[in-house]
Amino acid sequence: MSGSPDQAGPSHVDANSSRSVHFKTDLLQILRELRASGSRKFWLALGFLVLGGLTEGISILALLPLLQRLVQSPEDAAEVNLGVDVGGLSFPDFTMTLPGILICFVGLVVMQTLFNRFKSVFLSDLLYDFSNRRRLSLFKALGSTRWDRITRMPLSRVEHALTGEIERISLCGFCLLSIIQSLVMIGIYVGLGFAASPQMTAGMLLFGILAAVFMRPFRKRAALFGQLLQESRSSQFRTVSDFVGGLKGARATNSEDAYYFTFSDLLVRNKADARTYVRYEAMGSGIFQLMVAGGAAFFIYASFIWLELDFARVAVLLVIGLRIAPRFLGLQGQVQQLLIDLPAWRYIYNLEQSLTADRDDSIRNGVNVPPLKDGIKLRGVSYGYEGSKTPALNDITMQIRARRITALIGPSGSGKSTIADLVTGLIRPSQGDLLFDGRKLLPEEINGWRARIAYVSQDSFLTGGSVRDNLIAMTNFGSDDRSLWNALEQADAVDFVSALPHGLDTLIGDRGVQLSGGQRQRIALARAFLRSPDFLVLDEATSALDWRTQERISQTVCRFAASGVTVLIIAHRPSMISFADEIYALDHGRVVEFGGGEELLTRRSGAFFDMMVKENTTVPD
Ligand SMILES: Nc1ncnc2c1ncn2[C@@H]1O[C@H](COP(=O)(O)OP(=O)(O)OP(=O)(O)O)[C@@H](O)[C@H]1O
Repeated sequence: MSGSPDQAGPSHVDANSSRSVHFKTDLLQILRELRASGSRKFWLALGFLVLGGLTEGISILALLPLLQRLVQSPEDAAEVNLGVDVGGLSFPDFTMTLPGILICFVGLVVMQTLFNRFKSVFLSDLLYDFSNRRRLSLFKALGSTRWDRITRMPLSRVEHALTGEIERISLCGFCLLSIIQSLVMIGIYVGLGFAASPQMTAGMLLFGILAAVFMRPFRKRAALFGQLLQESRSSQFRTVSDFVGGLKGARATNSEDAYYFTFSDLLVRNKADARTYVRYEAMGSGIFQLMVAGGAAFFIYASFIWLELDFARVAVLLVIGLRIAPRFLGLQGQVQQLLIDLPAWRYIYNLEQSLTADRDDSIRNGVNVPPLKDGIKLRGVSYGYEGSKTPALNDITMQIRARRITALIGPSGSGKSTIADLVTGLIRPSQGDLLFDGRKLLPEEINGWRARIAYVSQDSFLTGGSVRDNLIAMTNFGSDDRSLWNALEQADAVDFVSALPHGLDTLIGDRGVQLSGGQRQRIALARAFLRSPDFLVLDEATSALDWRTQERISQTVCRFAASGVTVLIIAHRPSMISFADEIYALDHGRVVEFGGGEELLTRRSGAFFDMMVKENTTVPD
């Protein structure tokens, strides 16, 4: 593992050596990733960029010999010999008419425009492929990371990486390609310059290198700004996501201002950082331009006075110099921009690495698992969450019999959901055995086992979109209306869905915000029923329902069990589970009581009876 995403924080900004190592590794990784679309595409993109640079203003250059001739002898304008010899660079003898030259000029402009269009589309494709590949592999990494790892990480970080920082990755790729283009262009111009005057060109090159060294503090500043920018964007995203996620609570408690102040404070700091950087950067560009102007004056003086070069040679050197100088300036800008965006690359790369390092191997190579025959057994199972002092489950022995209803009850934090996570294969026991039909599942079977499960949690997660979209998400069914209505019927949701303005096709807002809590739960239940599971897990899935609706759901659950489905119900309320075949009462991660509903109610000193009384449920005399 190459480190956590947190390692990209400002505390590391001063670590020069590690930064330069990171810098090189990052560049190599970006290059490798750019080439992942195919080496041919990569080299073509570079070729197009260099060609684009070389042909910049080529149409104007085509007119130069013509203008030179016109100035020297205007009467020869009807037919012009394009052969020239300027400062050591010669064009061969070639005669053309004036209209011919002008048509060529327009033709060149057309070709250049077409080429630029093609080049832009090609580059855009390459860069999209580049950033999309990272986006998809991060997405995939999240989907295949071990569940216990996911529960420990702030998911807003992944969301931010996938939706915000990823855009900066594209910029990293583009900057790196542009840097290579600038270096190649500088190389070409230096080569041409050597043909005109080796001493002067060597001098220019030396001057460029000195200027690059001089600009080092400005590049360091860019790297620092990049880190600050990344931190600030991440904090902004977290604040917005907290605010949006808890908007109702914030509005109801009048605490929008607290979010507003935090957010505006972040924006002010962000602006201050940007302003400091822009000032510094503008000063750097100014100094660089002054250096170029001073250097040009010095070169002209040295060419004429010390080296006594003729005017034509000096003119060529000047033209070359004037093309190299902006390249140097551009190079400096590109490197700075790359340094600003590089933290985004490192952030995403580290995040993906750390997710991949905790990959749940069972997610790959899914092997089909037969339906349960006997059931699931937990034998002396303990489970401790990482970092927790006390285990969530302590030496649990219990059985979930096939085609029966098993219920877990107990106070909050007693370990009920942890058992559900174990039997659905999301986590593995720290100690003890978890046996499916008498044997442990092989890692590659867990995926196949999950395909047989329908799980409704207390959060009843819905997506945006319509009722139909939510029902068919996570099922292998098409949009066969009859099965959808049938599932809704089983979840006692027909009445309210029929009353929605567009029935099944009514949009229910982000995460079903336009429905009541109980309606959301019923859609989630219908979605689970639609899956035709072999193993149905309801974890507080009816907590928001009134007793009458709950009773109808209980009847559905009993019908499911009668038709061969194994059911695990988790509830706080004893009334929701009294119909279960077996009930396990948990407390502090241990089974404190076990038996059938009727049987437990007769134990007047038992935990289950105690819970029923506290819930004010009518108990038999
Ligand atoms: N991701 C986690 N990281 C650390 N500890 C956890 C995590 N999830 C649960 N726990 C702890 O494990 C214990 C059992 O939690 P669990 O969610 O299984 O209880 P529960 O009986 O389902 O509670 P509730 O009825 O409130 O949902 C609790 O003490 C809880 O704090």
